[in-house]
Amino acid sequence: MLHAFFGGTFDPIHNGHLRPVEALVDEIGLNRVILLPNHVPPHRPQPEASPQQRLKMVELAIAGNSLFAVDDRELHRTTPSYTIETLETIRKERGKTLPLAFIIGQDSLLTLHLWHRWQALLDVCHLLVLARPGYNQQMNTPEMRQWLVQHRVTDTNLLRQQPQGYVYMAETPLLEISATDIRQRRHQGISCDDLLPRSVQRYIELQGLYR
Ligand SMILES: Nc1ncnc2c1ncn2[C@@H]1O[C@H](COP(=O)(O)OP(=O)(O)OP(=O)(O)O)[C@@H](O)[C@H]1O
Ligand SMILES: O=C(O)c1ccc[n+]([C@@H]2O[C@H](COP(=O)([O-])O)[C@@H](O)[C@H]2O)c1
Repeated sequence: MLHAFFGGTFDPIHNGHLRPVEALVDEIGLNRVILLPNHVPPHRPQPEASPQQRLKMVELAIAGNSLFAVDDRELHRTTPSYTIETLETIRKERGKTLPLAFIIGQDSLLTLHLWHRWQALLDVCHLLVLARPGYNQQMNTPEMRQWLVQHRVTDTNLLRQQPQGYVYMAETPLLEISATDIRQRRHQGISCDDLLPRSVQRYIELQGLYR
């Protein structure tokens, strides 16, 4: 069985996270995806909502949906939430042979070379990349294009046969939704209907978030 984790700042979680991941579940035959909200996101402005509010929104978004679970381990660390450190811990817990995957969007893939110890990521997991509109389809440098050619696979069976080491570019639906856009809409008093689950919208309103 392939265990898949989906990390994010989720400020807030939205349909651009949920729908592509649901499609990915069908595309490669996953049983479950574990959402991994971060505490201190590396390389970006810090979130507007608190870690507890972001966790609550993730919990509301997946309530009653057995495809998803949440792992709040990064919220217990106050240091930057470096993915390699989290995944090395998960790898130790689950043993050397279990296939593990980390899900990212195309925009995250394009900046992967800036991540902390990024080259070690494929020593502990596969990377599953969600398509995302508005971002270059190609890696930005010859070195990263070469890296992708070396690790990319199209046969999803390989992701279950090997514990780690591959990059899979998913053909998931393109959703033009971002948390930045949702926050800006809220700041401007524009409706966010259809961009995120109703339960999350209600929570945002009740908490007075993104005013
Ligand atoms: N619409 C989308 N389609 C595909 N992947 C997405 C989409 N939105 C976010 N992701 C991916 O989900 C992960 C978590 O994203 P994050 O929580 O930062 O959301 P975001 O909408 O990109 O936020 P922000 O606008 O605040 O940067 C990242 O790997 C990102 O690439
Ligand atoms: O480890 C890193 O250096 C690193 C750099 C940028 C992002 N990440 C992780 O990638 C995931 C998506 O990041 P973000 O900023 O798009 O929410 C989230 O789990 C982050 O903690 C990790």
